Amino acid sequence: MLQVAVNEDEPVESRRRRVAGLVRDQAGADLVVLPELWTTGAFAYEEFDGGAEPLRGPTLEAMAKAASDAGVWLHAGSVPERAPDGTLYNTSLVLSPSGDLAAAYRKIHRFGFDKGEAVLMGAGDALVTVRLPHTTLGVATCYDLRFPELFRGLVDAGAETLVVPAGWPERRRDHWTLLARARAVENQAFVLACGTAGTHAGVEQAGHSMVVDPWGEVLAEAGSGEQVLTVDFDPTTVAGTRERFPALKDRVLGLDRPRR
Ligand SMILES: NC(=O)CCC(=O)C(=O)O
Repeated sequence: MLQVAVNEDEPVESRRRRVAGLVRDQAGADLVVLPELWTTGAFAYEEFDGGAEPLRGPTLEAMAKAASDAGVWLHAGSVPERAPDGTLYNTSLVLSPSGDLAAAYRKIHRFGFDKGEAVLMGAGDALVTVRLPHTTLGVATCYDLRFPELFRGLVDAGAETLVVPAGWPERRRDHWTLLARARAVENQAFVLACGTAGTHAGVEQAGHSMVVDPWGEVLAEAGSGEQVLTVDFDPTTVAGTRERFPALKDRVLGLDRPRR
């Protein structure tokens, strides 16, 4: 995972080049993951409009080239996408080792309550999973981490590895680490939670990207600065965990409304 520092003093184009270089350096990895809105910064609301790009824009182009140069699967984090009708979305991109767009996920839960992303961007309305050679990814973005039903939907769709790019603030770091572990334990899945470092729009970022296993153990955790976090894990252990401790099988469905 590449915990990218997002600071205003670095022009977006330079950061894009720098991140492409970091991706290329990961040749030999199976999967590389980038954070949320690492071009503009997740809290730089004034930059969303100017920094928006079409789905197949400069970030996808640069990351597709980097993924194919390195021969890796790349979850390229998210970009502010401008859809053909003009609506902005917070859209995550998953690229194959040949640089093809394997999946795009528009963030469903927008952050900001009645301002920021929540008013500037449209909401996605579709869950996205991606089949990789060794695992099925379920993708979610940042604030989505607070909504367990989204993750359960991904698990029901076959996800074994839940990938969460984020731009999570330092002041709520405890929630980030707690929720990443909770989503892993309750879904008996790996969680790859990749945040940003640095400070933008006056919001210090938490960093502390984590890889959590299906038992809730933290396999690796970054510090608060820019960092490459490299982890070896075996995604086939998900099936064993779910068999040995079959909590997912004990679900009682249909409890979403009180009975009268
Ligand atoms: N970019 C985000 O979604 C921020 C989420 C956040 O700060 C929180 O849930 O707390």
